[in-house]
Amino acid sequence: MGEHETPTGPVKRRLGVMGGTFDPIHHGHLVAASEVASLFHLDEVVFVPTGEPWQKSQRAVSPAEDRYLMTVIATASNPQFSVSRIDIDRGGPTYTIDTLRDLKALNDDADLFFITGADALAQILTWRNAEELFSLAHFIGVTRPGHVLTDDGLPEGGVSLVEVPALAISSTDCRARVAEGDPVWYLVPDGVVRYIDKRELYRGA
Ligand SMILES: Nc1ncnc2c1ncn2[C@@H]1O[C@H](COP(=O)(O)OP(=O)(O)OP(=O)(O)O)[C@@H](O)[C@H]1O
Ligand SMILES: O=C(O)c1ccc[n+]([C@@H]2O[C@H](COP(=O)([O-])O)[C@@H](O)[C@H]2O)c1
Repeated sequence: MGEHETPTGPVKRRLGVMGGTFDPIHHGHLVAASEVASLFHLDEVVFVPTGEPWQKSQRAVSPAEDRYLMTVIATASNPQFSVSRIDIDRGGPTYTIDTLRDLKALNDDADLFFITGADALAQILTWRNAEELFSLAHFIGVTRPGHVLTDDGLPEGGVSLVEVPALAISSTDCRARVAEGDPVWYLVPDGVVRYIDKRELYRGA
């Protein structure tokens, strides 16, 4: 029996999935992913920027390429973190059911762990094919300041709730700060501050 096998077969890789619009990515996202990776012994966390986030259609979302590049910049220094273009390249509105089906097909040696903040978890029953989501991945809901973390109404055993270091940061607040000319240093990674400046993002937000 090889090093990566058990009496019942090969040990599966544990792949975390952090989906988000990341407009921009901030330290709240990064701390949540890092903490869950440690608590759940994940081998890797793949960040998946949305293509078209259909539940955010009430506001203009920045171009997918800018959100993708900011996510790459923010995660580049962590060997456990990677970024996937699958939701961007699929085109059309992004549904997590497609994200998970595609990631399963690409990683048939892995168990998937989908990471969501308390606010996103509270909306999950409004997502497309909500019931099927839980057969494709284990969901991990993380605490987020200003939101109640609960698994009410969600399938038993399908969700774990965990406390992560509280960072009261949101992309909405980061965009508003840039629009007002206020700093976002230390709310987002340094390279993301520079990228926002270079591309003149959020100036008129
Ligand atoms: N500060 C935070 N702490 C924990 N989880 C977070 C935090 N910020 C975002 N998340 C989670 O990260 C995922 C992606 O979030 P998203 O990209 O929508 O960021 P956001 O800050 O909520 O953006 P916006 O303010 O534009 O709605 C969601 O599951 C969300 O709940
Ligand atoms: O599948 C859906 O219908 C669905 C609806 C809203 C949000 N999501 C996913 O939830 C994650 C966080 O989304 P957001 O919009 O809060 O950045 C991201 O991976 C989205 O694709 C998924």
